[in-house]
Amino acid sequence: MTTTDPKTTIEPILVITALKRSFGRGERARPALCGVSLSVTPGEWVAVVGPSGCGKSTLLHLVGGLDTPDAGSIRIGGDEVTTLSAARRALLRRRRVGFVFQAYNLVPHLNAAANVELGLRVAGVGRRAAKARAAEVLDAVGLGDLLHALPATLSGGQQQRVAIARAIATRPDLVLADEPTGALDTAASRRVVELLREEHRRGQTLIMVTHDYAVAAAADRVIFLRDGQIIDERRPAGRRTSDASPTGPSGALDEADADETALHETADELADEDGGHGTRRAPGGSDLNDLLGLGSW
Ligand SMILES: Nc1ncnc2c1ncn2[C@@H]1O[C@H](COP(=O)(O)OP(=O)(O)OP(=O)(O)O)[C@@H](O)[C@H]1O
Repeated sequence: MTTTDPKTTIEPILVITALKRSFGRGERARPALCGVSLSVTPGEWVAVVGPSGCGKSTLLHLVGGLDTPDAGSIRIGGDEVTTLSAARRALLRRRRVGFVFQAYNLVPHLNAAANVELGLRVAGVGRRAAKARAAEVLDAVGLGDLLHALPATLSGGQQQRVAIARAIATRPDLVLADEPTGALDTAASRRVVELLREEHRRGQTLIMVTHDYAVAAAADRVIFLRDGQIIDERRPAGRRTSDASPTGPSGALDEADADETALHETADELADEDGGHGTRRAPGGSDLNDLLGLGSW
């Protein structure tokens, strides 16, 4: 019988087991994920690659609680995500998961600092602490002198750095990045990858979907998805799974209020604190949850 030294055993932060998701009904049902299993260690950086339509975004959305699977299990830090109520899933998204999207999803009428503060405030951080943390994180991503800039006045690379700052500000268990460099030119893409690399060095667990193998090569581990299944897994040369711990506590899921109006009120407060720059509501009636990548609450 073999024994394992408990000191050397690292509990995975994410365990996905036999995950299935189909879209459409009856004869039109098309499987997007056909039994995906994956385990991610705290501090690990995993890239998911594969052809268009192979299920990459579906996987990320399920992990982040934006969608629910037909079968299978997702455990984040020991908590089963798939059976959580809608309210608890909302809390999970706010407190334990940070999203970064190709389209940045910044709130257009809030400046850079307020966009980051918004993520902190909805995660339950007080006003002063959120302000201080937003400034700190934006400084860390190289935008310390653009705190008051509205998204429209920033370059694509700068907007993505604000989105990354927002995602990492709460020190989530997981940062989920869906094509974070997809809309960027090569130079801006390189800077964003460097920024993710710095966060990874600090111990942040990252799961990143990308089409770009050069970007994937920065990760500890690359998962190859095809037709909804993991077909291969590689560790780019010279990399190994990090044994770093997450940067901080994520906050347990509790009974806190998961009311959508709180999010809008917080956004409005932040707009007011910004001195009324820009318009108060997103043009075209964009939904704040979509902008934040939080889905329906
Ligand atoms: N909401 C949805 N309704 C219907 N079909 C969907 C939905 N979301 C995804 N699909 C389908 O599921 C499959 C996987 O889609 P998914 O977006 O996960 O792929 P992907 O690998 O991320 O693709 P891409 O690289 O083009 O973004 C595709 O066939 C897609 O059309």
